[in-house]
Amino acid sequence: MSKQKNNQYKKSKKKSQRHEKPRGKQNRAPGNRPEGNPKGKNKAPNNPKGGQKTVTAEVTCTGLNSEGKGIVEWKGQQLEVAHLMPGEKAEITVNTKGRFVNTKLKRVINSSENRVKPPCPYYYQCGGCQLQHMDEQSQARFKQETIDQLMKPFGKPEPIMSMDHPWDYRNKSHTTFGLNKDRQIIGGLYAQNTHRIIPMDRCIIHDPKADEIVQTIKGMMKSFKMQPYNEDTGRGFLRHVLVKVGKVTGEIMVVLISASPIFKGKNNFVKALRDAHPEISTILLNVNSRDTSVVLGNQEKVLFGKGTITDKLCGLKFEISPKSFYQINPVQTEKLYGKAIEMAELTGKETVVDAYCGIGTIGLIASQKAGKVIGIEQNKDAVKDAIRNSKKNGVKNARFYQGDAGEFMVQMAARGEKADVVILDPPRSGSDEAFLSSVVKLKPKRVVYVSCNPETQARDMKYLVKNGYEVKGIQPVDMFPQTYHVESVAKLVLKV
Ligand SMILES: C[S@@+](CC[C@H](N)C(=O)[O-])C[C@H]1O[C@@H](n2cnc3c(N)ncnc32)[C@H](O)[C@@H]1O
Repeated sequence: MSKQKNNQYKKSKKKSQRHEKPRGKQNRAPGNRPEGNPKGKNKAPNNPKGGQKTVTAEVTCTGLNSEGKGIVEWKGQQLEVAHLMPGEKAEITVNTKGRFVNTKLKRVINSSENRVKPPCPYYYQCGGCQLQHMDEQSQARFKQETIDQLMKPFGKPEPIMSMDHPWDYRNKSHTTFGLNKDRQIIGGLYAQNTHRIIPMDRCIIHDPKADEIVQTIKGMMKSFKMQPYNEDTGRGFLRHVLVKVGKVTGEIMVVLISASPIFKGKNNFVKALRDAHPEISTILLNVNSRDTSVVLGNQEKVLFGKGTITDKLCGLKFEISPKSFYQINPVQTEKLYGKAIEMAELTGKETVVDAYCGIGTIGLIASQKAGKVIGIEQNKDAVKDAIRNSKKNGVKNARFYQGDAGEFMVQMAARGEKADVVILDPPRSGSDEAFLSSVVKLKPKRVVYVSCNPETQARDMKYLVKNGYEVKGIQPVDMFPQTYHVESVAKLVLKV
């Protein structure tokens, strides 16, 4: 591997460590809030000295970038304009500041026949969804073209698996609280790339029950004289509310994230919340006193229930802790996992590595058709969940370990251990050189690569292809409808 590549993988690893921090301004996951992605900013090479200038321009959209933004030509430059569709003619504002150009859609002059009215009233302010102005076919086409382009070196991907009802799907939401200029309590999501709260009572990709509970909490804050936390002054109590919903079981977890462990009127608050929502299974207090955009802190206290919820996926039960990763769209997850297991071609004898295994979902599902499963995951809480889940489902042939997947694989390779199938599902930053080079040493017959970022997936697949593997199938799955994000699972087979 070249030095340059080496560095690329080193960088990836750092990012992967950051990735698992709960979401904040700097660290947002697909389908909820936008990522502060520099790709969204256009560069203005003709204005190196700075100064700010805003002009109006008439442009025609020639295509979409990887974030679903329209691409236009303006004064010899290629610019990106959010909410613009291919073929559309539009009036935009172009704001040049220093080396960067910001664009804004003012008016669509010739509208695409695939343009629809975004059903969410906050769509243009929020930025958490990027494709609501496109009909379902156009969203699917955009995602298909994105994945086809990225995977071109490896063959033609299958048609994307879309979602029948692409709304209400998120089983996890977090809401931030603050005061508006009239000092009224507001709750909502941050506007794109800011810490400005957009007050909203409903996000139409969230589970509706989760939003209902958040509205109740907002109302209760007033009656309990509970102040929202103010990032600037450091005063106030409640920072965020995280809600996780078991879509199949109906179990609900509410995590109140506060700036201080001193929760006045705690028992009455919990009682009032449970009275209003008897469907809540567990309530926790998470204390985050740090000046940070990371949502969850390290201190956690169960106020009611057992502190976890259980959901069902692919016929198995999974217990989930507040900080553990669990796929946010379980309907599409069943399709994704089904495809991953099919690609693993298990016969009952194989040793399977489930790398970046979270709470053990893929590994435990695979264990039913494998000889044994070895799961590796960095997040301690998730590993505890995975071990518990193994017992809960009566699985006897799976073991889960806590640690860095790359280091674990290096050790496996050094000990000369055997793996027939490696399934990996890394964070958005992808895997790293330590992991991939150990896969090459271990020589599993099949590698099944699940990814929520096909860009890093394609990078890592290139490495595996260079080192003895060939790609035998790629399946995109729409796990995050209304957003530009796309999930993909690929099968790689060791060349003989
Ligand atoms: C996309 S999630 C996949 C989890 C699981 N496979 C699933 O489908 O629910 C990625 C997981 O990788 C874990 N992770 C991140 N970096 C890691 C690393 N360097 N080594 C091991 N696990 C890591 C995260 O904590 C997270 O649980």
